[in-house]
Amino acid sequence: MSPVVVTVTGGAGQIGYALNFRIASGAMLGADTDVVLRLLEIPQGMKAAEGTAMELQDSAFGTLAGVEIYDDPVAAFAGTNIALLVGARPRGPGMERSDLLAANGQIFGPQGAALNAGAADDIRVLVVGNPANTNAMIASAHAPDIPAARFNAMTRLDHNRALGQLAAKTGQPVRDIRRVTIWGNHSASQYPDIFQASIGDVPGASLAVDRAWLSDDFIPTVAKRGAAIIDARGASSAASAASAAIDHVRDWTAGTAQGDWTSAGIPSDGSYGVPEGLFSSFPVTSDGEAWQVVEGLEINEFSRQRIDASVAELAEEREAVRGLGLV
Ligand SMILES: NC(=O)C1=CN([C@@H]2O[C@H](COP(=O)(O)OP(=O)(O)OC[C@H]3O[C@@H](n4cnc5c(N)ncnc54)[C@H](O)[C@@H]3O)[C@@H](O)[C@H]2O)C=CC1
Ligand SMILES: O=C([O-])CC(=O)C(=O)O
Repeated sequence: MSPVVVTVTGGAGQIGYALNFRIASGAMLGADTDVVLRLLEIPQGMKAAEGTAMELQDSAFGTLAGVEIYDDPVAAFAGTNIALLVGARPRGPGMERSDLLAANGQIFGPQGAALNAGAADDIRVLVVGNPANTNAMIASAHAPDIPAARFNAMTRLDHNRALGQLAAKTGQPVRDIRRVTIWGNHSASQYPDIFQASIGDVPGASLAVDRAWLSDDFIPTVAKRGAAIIDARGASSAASAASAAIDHVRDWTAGTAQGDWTSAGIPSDGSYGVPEGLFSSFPVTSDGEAWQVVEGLEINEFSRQRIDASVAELAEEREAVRGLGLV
């Protein structure tokens, strides 16, 4: 089997530095799948990318078939099977992710066009750079020959944060927590939903009876975790973001576990009243090929209001990028 070609943009950045080594080690595509890893950087990042490439070689990973570095997106994406679009500015203290829209939005149109020009027929794209949902929409809009569903925005870090909080609250191991959903935008308006979840033997709905904990503790802790990390570390989440990207692509390509689902930002088909074409987070399963939205969940009034608020923000971001001429 020929190696899978994986391109990481921002390959020399802080997420890239954690991500590259996990991909190369087989954590994303499995111990039997060889990978050619391509790092795309801007010219100022090329020297650091060369250093990372040297370290990847020095790690002697059995599944790493080669490392290549590029500063030209068209060359970096030619024949690529999986693209992780990480390269973008991170926010600093006091900023919201949407404050990055004008600066980072410019990156994703040309990269979408470059993917359209030469990526492999089975290309799958995960957008990590913020604001991730709207950047995914921009990239997809510039890639008319690639089905929009092949563009995802990463909300898996939010999903994983929710699992971490529930494990800490209940004392149950993360592996026994199922059917948590992140709805909406990867922003402070996101809605982490536990009404369908099970935490060991405990139904999420029974934890949700404590509305003060749900509204004033769990939801804001998950939704504002990115800012808390920036405050504590002086830099935005990196290793956990890389780990979430690995989880996202692994589940997309290998399939999700029976009886569980995960969360991903995908183009809405209108499910759950989310306007078509917005890249919103949904509960999803994968059969190894494509995501399917988990349909038929009962959405109570508490959840409806919060989903609608986050989706309204996505619609505003779409208007903003239309105004900037980015889509
Ligand atoms: N969706 C999510 O859950 C998360 C998203 N993020 C976002 O990921 C992005 C990257 O974060 P970090 O790695 O911490 O930032 P960083 O600043 O450490 O690294 C970004 C890298 O991207 C490169 N870059 C910039 N423009 C590029 C372009 N046009 N093409 C290729 N490379 C380019 C830079 O030279 C730099 O090396 C930020 O936008 C951050 O907000 C961060 C954490 C979680
Ligand atoms: O908060 C940020 O700016 C970085 C990020 O997206 C996250 O950690 O979820």
